Amino acid sequence: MAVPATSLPPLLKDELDIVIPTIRNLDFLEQWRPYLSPYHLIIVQDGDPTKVIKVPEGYDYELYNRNDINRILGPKASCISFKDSACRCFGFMMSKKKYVFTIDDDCWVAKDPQGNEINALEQHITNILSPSTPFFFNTLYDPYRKGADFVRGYPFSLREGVPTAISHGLWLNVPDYDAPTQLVKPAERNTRFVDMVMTIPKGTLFPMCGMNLAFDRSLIGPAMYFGLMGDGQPIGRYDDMWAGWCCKVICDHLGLGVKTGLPYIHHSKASNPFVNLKKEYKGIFWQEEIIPFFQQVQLPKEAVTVEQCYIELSKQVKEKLTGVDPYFTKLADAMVTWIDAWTEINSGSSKTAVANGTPKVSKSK
Ligand SMILES: O=c1ccn([C@@H]2O[C@H](COP(=O)(O)OP(=O)(O)O[C@H]3O[C@@H](CO)[C@H](O)[C@H]3O)[C@@H](O)[C@H]2O)c(=O)[nH]1
Ligand SMILES: [Mn+2]
Repeated sequence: MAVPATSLPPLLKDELDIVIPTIRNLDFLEQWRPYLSPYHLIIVQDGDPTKVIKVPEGYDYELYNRNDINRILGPKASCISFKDSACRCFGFMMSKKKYVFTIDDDCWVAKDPQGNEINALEQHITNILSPSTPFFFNTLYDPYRKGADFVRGYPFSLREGVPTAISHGLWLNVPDYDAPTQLVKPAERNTRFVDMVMTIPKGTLFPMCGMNLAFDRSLIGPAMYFGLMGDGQPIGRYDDMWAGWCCKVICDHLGLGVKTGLPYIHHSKASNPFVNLKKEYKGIFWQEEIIPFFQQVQLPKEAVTVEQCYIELSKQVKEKLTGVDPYFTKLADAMVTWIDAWTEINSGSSKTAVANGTPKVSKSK
C-alpha cells in the first residue's frame, strides 16, 4: 500500500517554487492541496491585469500581473509574452529558489493504474535529484530507480551519470497534440500509463511541453526563456518548444541531463484546435527549418555558463534563422533582453517585488 503523500515531509520545501501561468481563478489547487500547499507559488497572471485571480486559502504565493512585469522590468518587459502561457517564464526569472515546477491550471492530479493518486511534484523531485545518463542508453531505462540498474555492457566509467537539469512529465486524458492532430483526432484521449523515466540521449532534441515540467534553475534557468509568443507575434504555442530546443542543446554542451516520462498529470481541457491552428500555423512549417538549425548548433568551448551559451545561441539564431522569417531577428534580440533582465533581477540590483509582487502571507495553513 503506497504511503500517502501527505505523510511524507515536503521534499525541497524551501528550495522549490511552483510557477503557474493563468487567466482564471486557481480552484484547481484545491485538488493539489496535499501535494503543493507546503510550497511557495509564483503566479503569473496573464491578460487583463484588473481581473482579480482567486487563490484558494492556505497557499503562500506571490502574484505578478502585466502591470507588475512592466514596472519591474521596464523596457525589458518587451521580452515577456502577453496573452500566451509563455508569460510563465517571468515567474522563472523572479524565483529565488534552486528548483522550479511549472504546471498549467487545467492539469489535475492523475491516478496510476492501481487507482493511487500521483504526487507529480514528488516524482519530479526524484527525477531531478537523481543523475541522468545522456551518453549511453540504458535499456532498462532509468537505472537509478528502485528495482532497476545498469544492464550488462553499460560502461562503468559512465555509471555516475550527470546532473539532471530538466524533468519533463507527461499527461493522461488530453495529450499535448498539435492542432492538426487535434483536428483529425478530436476524441483521442491518452489512457496509457507507462511506468518509465528515461534520459533523452545527447544529440537528440525533443518537444518540451510546459504544462508539467520541473527544472534545476541553478543549472539551466537562464535558458528557460519561452520566447515571443501571443499578442502581436506571428506565432503561438511554440513557447515551450523553443525553450526546450535551446535548453537541450545547452544541456548537451554543458554535460547536463534531461529526463522524460513519469510523472503524469491529468490534463482536462482540450484547447480549441481551430484557435490553436491559427497560433501554430507558421510554426508547423518553420520547425522544418528550426530543427535542422538546432541539430547543427555548435557552441564554443569558451561558452561555459548557461548565459554565455544562450547569448551565443541568440547570435546563431539571428544569423541562420532570419532567412526563414524576420521574426527570428526580433526573437534573437529578445533572447539577449531576457538574459539582461535575468542577470539584473538575479544580481539583486533590481527593483524589489512590490505591490502585486509582494509575497502574500497565507491566510491559514
Ligand atoms: O493567453 C493565455 C492562455 C492561457 N494561459 C494559461 O496557460 C496555461 C495553458 O493554457 P491552456 O491549458 O488553455 O492551453 P493548452 O493548449 O492546453 O496549453 C498547453 O499547450 C501549450 C501551449 O503553449 C503548453 O504546453 C501548455 O500550456 C493555463 O494555465 C492558462 O491559464 C495564459 O497564461 N495566457
Ligand atoms: Mn491545457
